[in-house]
Amino acid sequence: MAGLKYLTGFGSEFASEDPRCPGALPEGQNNPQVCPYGLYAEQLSGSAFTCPRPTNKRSWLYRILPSVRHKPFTPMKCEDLTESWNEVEPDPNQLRWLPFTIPKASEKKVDFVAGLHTVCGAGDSKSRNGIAIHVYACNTSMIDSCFQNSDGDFLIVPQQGEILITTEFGKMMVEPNEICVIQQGMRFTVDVFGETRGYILEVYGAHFELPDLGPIGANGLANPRDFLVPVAWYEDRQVNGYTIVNKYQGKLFSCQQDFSPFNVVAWHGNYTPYKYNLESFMVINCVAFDHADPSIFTVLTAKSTRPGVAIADFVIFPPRWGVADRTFRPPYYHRNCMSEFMGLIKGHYEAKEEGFQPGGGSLHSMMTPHGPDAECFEKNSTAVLKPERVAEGTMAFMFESSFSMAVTKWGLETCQRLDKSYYKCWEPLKSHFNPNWKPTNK
Ligand SMILES: O=C(O)Cc1cc(O)ccc1O
Ligand SMILES: [Fe+2]
Repeated sequence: MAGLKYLTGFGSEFASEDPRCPGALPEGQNNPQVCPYGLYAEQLSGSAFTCPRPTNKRSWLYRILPSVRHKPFTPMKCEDLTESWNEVEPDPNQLRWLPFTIPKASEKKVDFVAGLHTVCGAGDSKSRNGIAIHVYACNTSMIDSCFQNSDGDFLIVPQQGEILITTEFGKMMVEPNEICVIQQGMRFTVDVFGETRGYILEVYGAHFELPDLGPIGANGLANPRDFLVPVAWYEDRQVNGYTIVNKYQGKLFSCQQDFSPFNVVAWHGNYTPYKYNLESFMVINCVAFDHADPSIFTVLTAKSTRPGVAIADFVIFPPRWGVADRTFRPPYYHRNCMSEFMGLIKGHYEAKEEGFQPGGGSLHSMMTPHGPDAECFEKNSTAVLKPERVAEGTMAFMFESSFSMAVTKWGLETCQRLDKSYYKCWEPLKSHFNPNWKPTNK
């Protein structure tokens, strides 16, 4: 759907009216006795009323009918979506998944919600602290149904197929190499245009922020002006049974209403969905020696209450120049007090040219050793160090979390995509130790 318009900025105070109804936004107040065009005013709160200004989030929606006009919610089947982190025994091994299977439309029609599968996670939506990592794999658009996540925010990373997301705030087209964030409680429906797959990072109890830049200065990494927010769009559509699917305390519920929820004629506020093109990322990298930690590639962070510790960071490994002198340039060998889930949107990841495929994933859990495969080590220990493009045509990413994540039964068993031979990529690593080694005079 070409030609969609967007507002720009990150977390700004936005205002938008569907052009069919000029003046739909009340002037000078939020709650007129009677709203323009006979609309209902509804506030969507994304923070406690009392949060300090920098973290206070809310939007006002002016809609044809308020969301409350619906039949009661009843439980529905969750399929592979879960928040049960004790389904299987813990597994500290390095895990790698082959590309997650996308169902064929000719065999089974699967929409975005039916195609959600939880891979791993930790914490608890009830106590408002935790994360979940899901993949979605689908082939059919959602029809007369929408999704609302009452538990947390979704950061959606399309890997195959663009998705048209209609929200209460308007429409966004999100293509692979773009990401979008649908924050807690925002209703949306997903149209797809073929076999479609992607990754989702869900955080409970925190919203995504741009990372602080510290000594980098006022500009760089993901710049606020590159975030795009939809413009108001409404439909006044009576429907014989519109379904609202609500993820609440890790379980799915549905209810019926007889009108489209995308009936917001105008809205204003700082609590909105948004999208971002990963190509806009201003990459910073080492220009002298040594390998910088991947935190330099943080796009968005969901902070915990511990200073400097994230519930989850969204980190990318974009195309860039590698110029470090006298340096082993690929990622170092590593054991981390954080958990690292990685996915690949396209191309090859520098630490593993083979085996890690687009649409697949890997999990290096807390303190589980990992790093370049043997081939990468040998090649880069002897490479002539000239300036080189790294990760050309590639986009790998990492969801890095301070939570020690459990893998679900689906992730370990049902999906049948676990690559049991992953550990073998490190087996050829051999000792180069030479006790008679002497420094060379350079
Ligand atoms: O494990 C990984 O591949 C991610 C990673 C990349 C990097 O450049 C440095 C550390 C790190 O954990
Ligand atoms: Fe790592």
